[in-house]
Amino acid sequence: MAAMIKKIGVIGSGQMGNGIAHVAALAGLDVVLNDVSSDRVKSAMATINGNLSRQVAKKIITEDARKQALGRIVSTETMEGLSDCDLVIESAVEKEEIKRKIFHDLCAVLKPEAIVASNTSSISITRLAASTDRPERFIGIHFMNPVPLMELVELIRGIATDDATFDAAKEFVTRLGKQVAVSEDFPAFIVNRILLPMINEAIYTLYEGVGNVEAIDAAMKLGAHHPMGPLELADFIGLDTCLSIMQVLHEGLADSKYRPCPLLVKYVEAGWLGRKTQRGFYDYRGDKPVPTR
Ligand SMILES: CC(=O)CC(=O)SCCNC(=O)CCNC(=O)[C@H](O)C(C)(C)COP(=O)(O)OP(=O)(O)OC[C@H]1O[C@@H](n2cnc3c(N)ncnc32)[C@H](O)[C@@H]1OP(=O)(O)O
Ligand SMILES: NC(=O)C1=CN([C@@H]2O[C@H](COP(=O)(O)OP(=O)(O)OC[C@H]3O[C@@H](n4cnc5c(N)ncnc54)[C@H](OP(=O)(O)O)[C@@H]3O)[C@@H](O)[C@H]2O)C=CC1
Repeated sequence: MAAMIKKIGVIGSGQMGNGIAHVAALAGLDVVLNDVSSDRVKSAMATINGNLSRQVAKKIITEDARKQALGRIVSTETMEGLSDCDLVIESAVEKEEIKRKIFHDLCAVLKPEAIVASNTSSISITRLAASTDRPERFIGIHFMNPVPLMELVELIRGIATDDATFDAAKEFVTRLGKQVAVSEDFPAFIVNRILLPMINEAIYTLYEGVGNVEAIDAAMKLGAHHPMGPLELADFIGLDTCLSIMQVLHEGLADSKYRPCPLLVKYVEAGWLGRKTQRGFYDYRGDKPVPTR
């Protein structure tokens, strides 16, 4: 069944979209990468090339594999450019109305037998599927950041997702060399249901003055052996994405324990979204990151 997936489309060429394009092209799939502007896609292609080159330098892949992978990725700014893909993975911003609009425009031109997936971190797959013309061929394929390095991909079936779609998605993920964890369709699935409340709590710890940025991150890196401190990780994920996930948890589970920290809201309102805007809990504009609190 999964042999049918030869060509994939990726919508949104940010940090996750370019990572998905990178691993799929390395695995031998043809990739069409879509974003709203040509500048965005150009910068994504440069990032992919940089990350592939690092893998060559570390002897993880060969120079030939880098060239071949790059040659398999084409870019498009239109939905028509995705029309003959076997699988399209949406990885645009974590905003339900934007994703719905993308699925509406995509399904109008995409071949009927193609599978549509979302890389959403938190939003109901059943609800997103219901906004398409093919809920039975819709699934959550949730990659982890950074995509080329993280082993896990969560698969989330919506209420209508059929077995053929699930099997094809599982085979696709396995072909990329990733491990699958199956999650039921509840807010933020498994990883983010556990990880994001921890990050939100770290932000409350900062907000309440229990520790400063450096102390909180050092505490969790050295005291709990986390590879990144929670505030460093929040900046890495993107504070807008962190806030959206907490909002989905708060609204979807109606429990005050998921209340987004007001300090997180303030950073997002300031446009301090973390690494992608060069400022978040750290300021990345200098030689090394400097805590902002
Ligand atoms: C929000 C969601 O919906 C779900 C999520 O994804 S939640 C986030 C999940 N991810 C995490 O928790 C990540 C936690 N952090 C880590 O595991 C590690 O810090 C890490 C794997 C990111 C980096 O590991 P590290 O040992 O510190 O290595 P580091 O020296 O920074 O990088 C090692 C190599 O990784 C690669 N790498 C690092 N960042 C990368 C990136 N963003 N993209 C691609 N490759 C990257 C590079 O090849 C790098 O090699 P160089 O040293 O030559 O540059
Ligand atoms: N960050 C993370 O750690 C993880 C994120 N995710 C999920 O992946 C998705 C993407 O996140 P991430 O890559 O971090 O976000 P980024 O902000 O890095 O990238 C999002 C990209 O989508 C583009 N975009 C916005 N609207 C559209 C549109 N209508 N059509 C096409 N492209 C569009 C943005 O362009 P512009 O900037 O010009 O608006 C941007 O290039 C989200 O759903 C997120 O929750 C999943 C796992 C981990």
